[in-house]
Amino acid sequence: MPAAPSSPHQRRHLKERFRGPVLLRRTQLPAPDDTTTDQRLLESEGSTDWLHEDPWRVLRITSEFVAGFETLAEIGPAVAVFGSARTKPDSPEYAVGVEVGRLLAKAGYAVITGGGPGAMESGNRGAVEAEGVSVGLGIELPFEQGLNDYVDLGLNFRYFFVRKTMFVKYARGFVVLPGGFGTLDELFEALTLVQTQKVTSFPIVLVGTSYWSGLVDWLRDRVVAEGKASPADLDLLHVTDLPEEAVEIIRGTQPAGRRI
Ligand SMILES: C/C(=C\CNc1ncnc2c1ncn2[C@@H]1O[C@H](COP(=O)(O)O)[C@@H](O)[C@H]1O)CO
Repeated sequence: MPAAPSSPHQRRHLKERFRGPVLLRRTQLPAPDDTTTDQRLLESEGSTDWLHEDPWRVLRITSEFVAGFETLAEIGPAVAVFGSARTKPDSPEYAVGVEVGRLLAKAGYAVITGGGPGAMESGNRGAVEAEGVSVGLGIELPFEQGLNDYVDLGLNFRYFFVRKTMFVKYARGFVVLPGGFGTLDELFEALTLVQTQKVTSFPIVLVGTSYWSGLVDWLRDRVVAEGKASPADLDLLHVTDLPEEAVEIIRGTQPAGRRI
């Protein structure tokens, strides 16, 4: 191992190189034929492997955050509506979603959904029918879906976690319609953020008592009963069948709702 220089004079003659802000000496020095950062930037040919490497991904992730913050910063008070991508447009659940979107828009909330089909579409449709702000935050999936026709302000994300940040940052409450894994993921993300005090007041309304009651009973009778969560953790979770009640709870005009 080369000895460390002992005097300022010796140090002046130490071979060194800067790569951007990074100082390189001794074993870290690049090979003599190494190119500079500028040379590499201006090089039009060569390997494109960098496109698939983590540093480049970080830039993509950053650009998604920037696009999300820029697009959503001025949408005003908003509520996220989650629910199954598979809800059929001719189903009663879809009709409830339309009503939820409509009432939220009439109450002055922008409606933010995942921008996809089914329950997401129903929320957007209600917002459009009430001439409100209808936002869709889509996600790139292996099977291309595109944003539903009722999204008036849409963004398509590559990364689920960036998209989730947008829901949490711009929505002041969640309405959760019947759904599957994606919906459950979004519901439990919201619950965890409340439980760990990462977000403050954040009403979560489950719409569809018969659909949600099994989960709710299990949370209360098993999870809380066995001390895996505290009763207070469930206080922000409300269950109703009525779109009007869901919106009232979000507005805070019906603070108790029907808590579990
Ligand atoms: C599976 C199908 C379409 C998928 N398209 C989606 N587009 C946008 N957002 C989606 C999609 N699928 C899931 N999500 C997100 O998860 C929630 C719904 O998931 P679930 O498993 O259907 O409950 C939803 O809130 C979205 O944010 C076509 O069948």
